[in-house]
Amino acid sequence: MSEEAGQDEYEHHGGFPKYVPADVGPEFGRLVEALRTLQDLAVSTAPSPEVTLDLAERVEAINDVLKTFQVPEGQPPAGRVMTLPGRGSLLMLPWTVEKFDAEGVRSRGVFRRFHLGGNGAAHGGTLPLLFDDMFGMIQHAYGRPISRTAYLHINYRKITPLDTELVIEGSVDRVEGRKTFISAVLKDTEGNVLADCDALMVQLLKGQP
Ligand SMILES: CCCCCCCC(=O)SCCNC(=O)CCNC(=O)[C@H](O)C(C)(C)COP(=O)(O)OP(=O)(O)OC[C@H]1O[C@@H](n2cnc3c(N)ncnc32)[C@H](O)[C@@H]1OP(=O)(O)O
Repeated sequence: MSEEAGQDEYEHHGGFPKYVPADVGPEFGRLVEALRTLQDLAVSTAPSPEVTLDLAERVEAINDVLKTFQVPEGQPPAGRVMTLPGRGSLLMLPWTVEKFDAEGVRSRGVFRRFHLGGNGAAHGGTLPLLFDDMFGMIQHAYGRPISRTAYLHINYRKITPLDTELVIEGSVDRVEGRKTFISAVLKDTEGNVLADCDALMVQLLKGQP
Protein backbone atom coordinates (compact mmCIF):
# COMPACT_ATOMS: atom_id res chain seq x y z
CA MET A 1 0.00 0.00 0.00
CA SER A 2 1.34 3.49 -0.82
CA GLU A 3 1.76 6.07 1.96
CA GLU A 4 -1.19 8.10 0.65
CA ALA A 5 -3.53 5.12 0.49
CA GLY A 6 -6.39 5.26 2.94
CA GLN A 7 -5.51 8.73 4.25
CA ASP A 8 -9.05 10.08 4.17
CA GLU A 9 -11.06 12.16 6.63
CA TYR A 10 -12.74 9.24 8.32
CA GLU A 11 -13.51 10.78 11.66
CA HIS A 12 -15.27 13.79 10.14
CA HIS A 13 -18.22 11.92 8.71
CA GLY A 14 -21.67 10.73 9.70
CA GLY A 15 -21.13 8.44 12.69
CA PHE A 16 -19.17 5.75 10.85
CA PRO A 17 -16.96 3.82 13.23
CA LYS A 18 -13.30 4.05 12.36
CA TYR A 19 -12.32 0.69 10.93
CA VAL A 20 -8.78 -0.39 11.76
CA PRO A 21 -7.14 -3.65 10.73
CA ALA A 22 -7.92 -6.49 13.12
CA ASP A 23 -5.16 -8.44 14.79
CA VAL A 24 -6.22 -12.08 14.62
CA GLY A 25 -4.53 -15.45 14.75
CA PRO A 26 -4.85 -18.24 12.19
CA GLU A 27 -7.84 -19.67 14.08
CA PHE A 28 -10.04 -16.84 12.80
CA GLY A 29 -9.30 -17.55 9.12
CA ARG A 30 -9.88 -21.24 9.84
CA LEU A 31 -13.32 -20.49 11.34
CA VAL A 32 -14.31 -18.26 8.40
CA GLU A 33 -13.26 -20.90 5.89
CA ALA A 34 -15.19 -23.58 7.81
CA LEU A 35 -18.27 -21.33 7.78
CA ARG A 36 -17.88 -20.69 4.04
CA THR A 37 -17.76 -24.44 3.44
CA LEU A 38 -20.87 -24.75 5.63
CA GLN A 39 -22.60 -22.16 3.41
CA ASP A 40 -21.58 -24.07 0.26
CA LEU A 41 -22.88 -27.32 1.74
CA ALA A 42 -26.07 -25.74 3.09
CA VAL A 43 -27.14 -24.82 -0.46
CA SER A 44 -25.92 -27.97 -2.20
CA THR A 45 -27.07 -30.87 -0.01
CA ALA A 46 -30.35 -32.63 0.73
CA PRO A 47 -29.94 -34.48 4.04
CA SER A 48 -32.71 -36.61 5.51
CA PRO A 49 -35.15 -35.02 8.04
CA GLU A 50 -33.36 -36.81 10.90
CA VAL A 51 -29.95 -35.47 9.85
CA THR A 52 -31.45 -32.02 9.22
CA LEU A 53 -32.86 -31.93 12.76
CA ASP A 54 -29.57 -33.07 14.24
CA LEU A 55 -27.68 -30.41 12.24
CA ALA A 56 -30.16 -27.69 13.25
CA GLU A 57 -29.61 -28.52 16.92
CA ARG A 58 -25.83 -28.49 16.52
CA VAL A 59 -25.79 -25.18 14.65
CA GLU A 60 -28.17 -23.68 17.23
CA ALA A 61 -25.70 -24.78 19.93
CA ILE A 62 -22.89 -22.99 18.07
CA ASN A 63 -25.07 -19.87 17.77
CA ASP A 64 -25.69 -19.94 21.53
CA VAL A 65 -21.92 -19.77 22.09
CA LEU A 66 -21.35 -17.02 19.53
CA LYS A 67 -24.22 -14.86 20.84
CA THR A 68 -22.34 -14.29 24.08
CA PHE A 69 -19.50 -12.60 22.14
CA GLN A 70 -21.53 -10.03 20.15
CA VAL A 71 -19.88 -6.58 19.84
CA PRO A 72 -20.89 -3.32 18.04
CA GLU A 73 -20.17 -2.49 14.38
CA GLY A 74 -16.51 -1.93 13.69
CA GLN A 75 -15.32 -4.26 16.46
CA PRO A 76 -15.65 -7.80 15.07
CA PRO A 77 -12.62 -8.90 13.03
CA ALA A 78 -14.98 -9.78 10.14
CA GLY A 79 -14.24 -7.33 7.32
CA ARG A 80 -11.05 -6.01 8.92
CA VAL A 81 -8.47 -8.66 8.03
CA MET A 82 -6.96 -7.57 4.72
CA THR A 83 -4.94 -10.77 4.34
CA LEU A 84 -8.00 -13.05 4.43
CA PRO A 85 -10.36 -13.77 1.53
CA GLY A 86 -13.21 -11.25 1.71
CA ARG A 87 -11.24 -9.56 4.52
CA GLY A 88 -12.69 -12.27 6.77
CA SER A 89 -16.30 -11.22 6.20
CA LEU A 90 -18.76 -13.95 5.22
CA LEU A 91 -20.86 -11.37 3.36
CA MET A 92 -18.01 -10.51 1.01
CA LEU A 93 -16.86 -12.69 -1.85
CA PRO A 94 -13.86 -14.78 -0.76
CA TRP A 95 -11.41 -12.75 -2.81
CA THR A 96 -7.93 -11.66 -1.83
CA VAL A 97 -6.64 -8.14 -2.40
CA GLU A 98 -3.28 -8.17 -4.20
CA LYS A 99 -2.91 -4.47 -5.09
CA PHE A 100 -4.21 -1.55 -3.01
CA ASP A 101 -2.96 1.96 -3.70
CA ALA A 102 -4.00 5.28 -5.19
CA GLU A 103 -3.45 3.88 -8.70
CA GLY A 104 -6.14 1.27 -8.14
CA VAL A 105 -7.10 -1.99 -6.50
CA ARG A 106 -6.85 -5.54 -7.81
CA SER A 107 -8.35 -8.63 -6.21
CA ARG A 108 -8.44 -12.31 -7.14
CA GLY A 109 -10.70 -15.17 -6.18
CA VAL A 110 -13.54 -17.50 -7.06
CA PHE A 111 -17.30 -17.58 -6.89
CA ARG A 112 -18.26 -20.69 -4.91
CA ARG A 113 -21.25 -23.01 -4.86
CA PHE A 114 -22.88 -20.66 -2.34
CA HIS A 115 -22.94 -18.00 -5.10
CA LEU A 116 -24.72 -20.16 -7.69
CA GLY A 117 -27.42 -18.43 -9.70
CA GLY A 118 -28.49 -20.88 -12.38
CA ASN A 119 -27.06 -23.41 -14.79
CA GLY A 120 -23.61 -23.34 -13.22
CA ALA A 121 -23.16 -19.55 -13.33
CA ALA A 122 -22.72 -17.06 -10.49
CA HIS A 123 -25.91 -15.33 -9.34
CA GLY A 124 -26.25 -11.94 -11.04
CA GLY A 125 -26.72 -10.24 -7.68
CA THR A 126 -23.35 -11.38 -6.39
CA LEU A 127 -21.43 -9.41 -9.02
CA PRO A 128 -22.65 -5.97 -7.86
CA LEU A 129 -21.63 -7.02 -4.34
CA LEU A 130 -18.12 -7.76 -5.58
CA PHE A 131 -17.94 -4.50 -7.55
CA ASP A 132 -19.45 -2.32 -4.81
CA ASP A 133 -17.00 -3.63 -2.24
CA MET A 134 -14.17 -3.00 -4.72
CA PHE A 135 -15.36 0.57 -5.25
CA GLY A 136 -15.32 1.17 -1.51
CA MET A 137 -11.72 -0.05 -1.35
CA ILE A 138 -10.72 1.92 -4.46
CA GLN A 139 -12.00 5.23 -3.18
CA HIS A 140 -10.47 4.56 0.24
CA ALA A 141 -7.09 3.66 -1.30
CA TYR A 142 -7.30 6.83 -3.38
CA GLY A 143 -7.67 8.85 -0.18
CA ARG A 144 -11.28 9.97 -0.71
CA PRO A 145 -13.44 10.69 2.34
CA ILE A 146 -16.28 8.43 3.50
CA SER A 147 -18.74 8.20 0.61
CA ARG A 148 -21.73 6.15 -0.40
CA THR A 149 -22.60 4.57 -3.70
CA ALA A 150 -25.15 6.75 -5.53
CA TYR A 151 -25.34 4.49 -8.57
CA LEU A 152 -23.68 1.37 -9.86
CA HIS A 153 -24.02 0.33 -13.51
CA ILE A 154 -22.97 -3.19 -14.41
CA ASN A 155 -22.64 -4.83 -17.83
CA TYR A 156 -22.76 -8.63 -17.80
CA ARG A 157 -20.62 -9.54 -20.84
CA LYS A 158 -20.16 -13.30 -20.35
CA ILE A 159 -21.35 -16.00 -17.96
CA THR A 160 -19.37 -15.85 -14.71
CA PRO A 161 -18.32 -19.42 -13.80
CA LEU A 162 -18.08 -20.93 -10.30
CA ASP A 163 -14.89 -22.36 -8.81
CA THR A 164 -12.72 -20.64 -11.41
CA GLU A 165 -9.99 -18.15 -10.58
CA LEU A 166 -10.98 -14.65 -11.71
CA VAL A 167 -9.50 -11.17 -11.35
CA ILE A 168 -11.16 -7.83 -10.71
CA GLU A 169 -9.32 -4.55 -11.12
CA GLY A 170 -10.45 -0.95 -10.98
CA SER A 171 -9.49 2.64 -10.30
CA VAL A 172 -10.79 6.16 -9.86
CA ASP A 173 -11.64 7.72 -13.22
CA ARG A 174 -12.19 11.26 -11.99
CA VAL A 175 -13.18 13.37 -9.00
CA GLU A 176 -15.63 16.29 -9.21
CA GLY A 177 -16.17 17.98 -5.84
CA ARG A 178 -17.99 15.43 -3.66
CA LYS A 179 -18.30 12.97 -6.54
CA THR A 180 -15.88 10.13 -7.25
CA PHE A 181 -16.39 8.26 -10.52
CA ILE A 182 -14.92 4.75 -10.44
CA SER A 183 -14.83 1.81 -12.82
CA ALA A 184 -13.65 -1.80 -12.67
CA VAL A 185 -13.47 -4.88 -14.86
CA LEU A 186 -13.92 -8.56 -13.99
CA LYS A 187 -11.87 -10.94 -16.14
CA ASP A 188 -10.90 -14.58 -16.28
CA THR A 189 -7.21 -15.49 -16.23
CA GLU A 190 -7.14 -15.56 -20.04
CA GLY A 191 -8.18 -11.92 -20.15
CA ASN A 192 -11.80 -12.43 -21.21
CA VAL A 193 -14.03 -9.68 -19.83
CA LEU A 194 -16.93 -11.20 -17.89
CA ALA A 195 -18.37 -7.95 -16.58
CA ASP A 196 -17.53 -4.29 -16.28
CA CYS A 197 -19.00 -1.73 -13.98
CA ASP A 198 -18.88 1.96 -13.25
CA ALA A 199 -20.21 3.80 -10.25
CA LEU A 200 -20.59 7.18 -8.63
CA MET A 201 -19.71 7.53 -4.98
CA VAL A 202 -20.79 10.73 -3.25
CA GLN A 203 -18.88 12.08 -0.28
CA LEU A 204 -21.10 12.29 2.77
CA LEU A 205 -21.79 15.67 4.29
CA LYS A 206 -21.39 16.16 8.00
CA GLY A 207 -24.19 14.28 9.78
CA GLN A 208 -25.25 12.25 6.74
CA PRO A 209 -25.71 8.60 7.72
C1 LIG B 1 -15.60 1.97 5.88
C2 LIG B 1 -16.78 2.69 5.44
C3 LIG B 1 -17.08 2.40 4.02
C4 LIG B 1 -18.26 3.19 3.62
C5 LIG B 1 -18.78 2.70 2.31
C6 LIG B 1 -20.28 2.67 2.39
C7 LIG B 1 -20.77 2.22 1.07
C8 LIG B 1 -22.25 2.15 1.18
O1 LIG B 1 -22.83 2.10 2.22
S1 LIG B 1 -23.09 2.13 -0.20
C9 LIG B 1 -24.74 1.73 0.30
C10 LIG B 1 -25.65 1.95 -0.83
N1 LIG B 1 -25.79 3.38 -1.04
C11 LIG B 1 -26.63 4.10 -0.31
O2 LIG B 1 -27.32 3.60 0.56
C12 LIG B 1 -26.69 5.55 -0.65
C13 LIG B 1 -28.11 6.10 -0.43
N2 LIG B 1 -28.18 7.47 -0.96
C14 LIG B 1 -27.75 8.50 -0.24
O3 LIG B 1 -27.40 8.37 0.92
C15 LIG B 1 -27.73 9.84 -0.93
O4 LIG B 1 -28.53 9.79 -2.08
C16 LIG B 1 -26.28 10.26 -1.36
C17 LIG B 1 -25.43 10.45 -0.08
C18 LIG B 1 -25.63 9.22 -2.27
C19 LIG B 1 -26.33 11.57 -2.13
O5 LIG B 1 -27.24 12.43 -1.45
P1 LIG B 1 -26.93 13.98 -1.24
O6 LIG B 1 -25.83 14.15 -0.27
O7 LIG B 1 -28.21 14.64 -0.91
O8 LIG B 1 -26.35 14.41 -2.61
P2 LIG B 1 -27.01 15.28 -3.75
O9 LIG B 1 -26.85 16.72 -3.32
O10 LIG B 1 -28.34 14.79 -4.14
O11 LIG B 1 -26.01 14.96 -4.93
C20 LIG B 1 -24.65 15.32 -4.90
C21 LIG B 1 -24.17 15.25 -6.33
O12 LIG B 1 -24.23 13.88 -6.76
C22 LIG B 1 -25.11 13.73 -7.87
N3 LIG B 1 -25.87 12.49 -7.72
C23 LIG B 1 -26.40 11.99 -6.58
N4 LIG B 1 -27.01 10.82 -6.82
C24 LIG B 1 -26.86 10.58 -8.14
C25 LIG B 1 -27.25 9.52 -9.00
N5 LIG B 1 -27.91 8.43 -8.53
N6 LIG B 1 -26.92 9.60 -10.31
C26 LIG B 1 -26.21 10.66 -10.79
N7 LIG B 1 -25.79 11.68 -10.01
C27 LIG B 1 -26.12 11.64 -8.71
C28 LIG B 1 -26.03 14.95 -7.82
O13 LIG B 1 -26.53 15.23 -9.12
C29 LIG B 1 -25.07 16.00 -7.31
O14 LIG B 1 -24.24 16.43 -8.38
P3 LIG B 1 -23.77 17.99 -8.49
O15 LIG B 1 -23.01 18.27 -7.23
O16 LIG B 1 -22.94 18.01 -9.72
O17 LIG B 1 -25.04 18.77 -8.59
